[in-house]
Amino acid sequence: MSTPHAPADLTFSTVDVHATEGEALQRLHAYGDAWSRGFHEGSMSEKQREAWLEHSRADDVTLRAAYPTGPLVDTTQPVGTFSSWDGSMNVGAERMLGLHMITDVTVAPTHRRRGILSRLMREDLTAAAERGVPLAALTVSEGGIYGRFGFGVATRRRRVTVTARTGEFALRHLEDDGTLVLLDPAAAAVHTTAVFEQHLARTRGAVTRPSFYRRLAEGFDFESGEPDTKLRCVLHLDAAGQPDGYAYWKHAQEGGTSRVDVGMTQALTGVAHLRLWQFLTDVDLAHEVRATLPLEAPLDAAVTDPRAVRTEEVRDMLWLRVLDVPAALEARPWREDGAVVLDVADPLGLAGGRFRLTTAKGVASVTPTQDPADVHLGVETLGALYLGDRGVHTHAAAGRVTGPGVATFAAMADDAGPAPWCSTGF
Ligand SMILES: CC(=O)SCCNC(=O)CCNC(=O)[C@H](O)C(C)(C)COP(=O)(O)OP(=O)(O)OC[C@H]1O[C@@H](n2cnc3c(N)ncnc32)[C@H](O)[C@@H]1OP(=O)(O)O
Repeated sequence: MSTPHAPADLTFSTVDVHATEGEALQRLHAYGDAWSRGFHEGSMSEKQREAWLEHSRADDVTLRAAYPTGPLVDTTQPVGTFSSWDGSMNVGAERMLGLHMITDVTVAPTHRRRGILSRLMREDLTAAAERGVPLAALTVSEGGIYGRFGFGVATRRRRVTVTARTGEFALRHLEDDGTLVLLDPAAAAVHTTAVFEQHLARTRGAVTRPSFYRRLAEGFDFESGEPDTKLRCVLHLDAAGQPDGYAYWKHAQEGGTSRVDVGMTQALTGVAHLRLWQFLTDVDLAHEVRATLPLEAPLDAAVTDPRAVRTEEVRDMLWLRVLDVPAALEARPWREDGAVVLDVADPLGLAGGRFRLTTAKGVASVTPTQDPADVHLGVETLGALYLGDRGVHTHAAAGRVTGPGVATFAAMADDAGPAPWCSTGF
């Protein structure tokens, strides 16, 4: 870290997310405008601000800001913003673990590359570690920013285009005793939220949704600050009439192509997933369907023509940072029994050290040790390995995991649970 301390012409403080009047409320509004401008969105409309305040207060978000000093500057307008709150994550074997969630990280163009992000990040992660939160996470605008702070790519996601032209899309087999219901988002939200909660409880890598997802589930469009009147929700009900899958979608026209754009979607069973896809590819006046899926989905194996599902892009989704090595490693599932001493390097000095990791029957015990290390890795790589997306061997081949214990560590850590999937951006 070449810029651990920000320059002296700045002041740093937190903004009260629960402020309702006076100067404190003005500071809160200024913070909202600052991060919105930081993403080149302009200042917030009244409706956008109202929605932002509502969900930020519901999550009790901590707002960290940097303010400029000096002649001609408006000292009430932040030049750096950094928002965070505590949620949780499914780390595998249906276990939930505390997760510090970070968003709205911006620095004004006048003040970039002077160490403001570094300072806010250090403060925030230190506070989370001191509170005993074992993991931190974010989803990012650019891939080159967060590795230096110890975040690694823990889950990935895939954008697909699926053909919906007559005769080009067919499923090998689908028997379904369930039914589909088409609803407006406002009516669907209570059901889709219940399905998501079940998905969260059973899916490795899934994280608690920030409160703004309540509005999203109701069809609110944060860009316009209005409900998205084109958005529909198709709900799948099982044979007993219980919702077990959904897809939010809308029709879109671009050039000569008509398509269905799928937003949030989740299915608790393969049958629900396939039935939803059959529906989406059957919508009239659409030639293709665009959606975001896990790296592997039942759909890939179910189509008669594998080229009917075209992967357009695979990208990082959740970036994970370990803050407490024993708590994090003891919570996740393990495959083979074994023992290794890990030497974890942490550039921020929050979680590093040497740890004896012993696994038996899928469960780990982790204790600090001074014994010689079998495996060396950075905390960024530990975050990348944590949910089992890319394995130890792949990181070792990239030179990111070294030492005589690599093969043992890989046998213990890799393929210890299903591939992780996080569909929640924040
Ligand atoms: C979780 C989220 O909210 S993701 C959204 C991130 N924000 C954005 O994309 C909005 C536009 N960008 C910005 O506001 C700013 O450029 C930020 C927040 C990304 C960086 O803030 P800065 O205060 O300039 O970062 P800071 O000066 O602390 O830089 C720390 C290090 O990161 C590097 N860095 C900063 N931004 C980037 C970047 N976009 N790409 C690659 N490296 C970067 C710096 O060069 C520096 O490297 P060094 O330690 O080797 O010297």
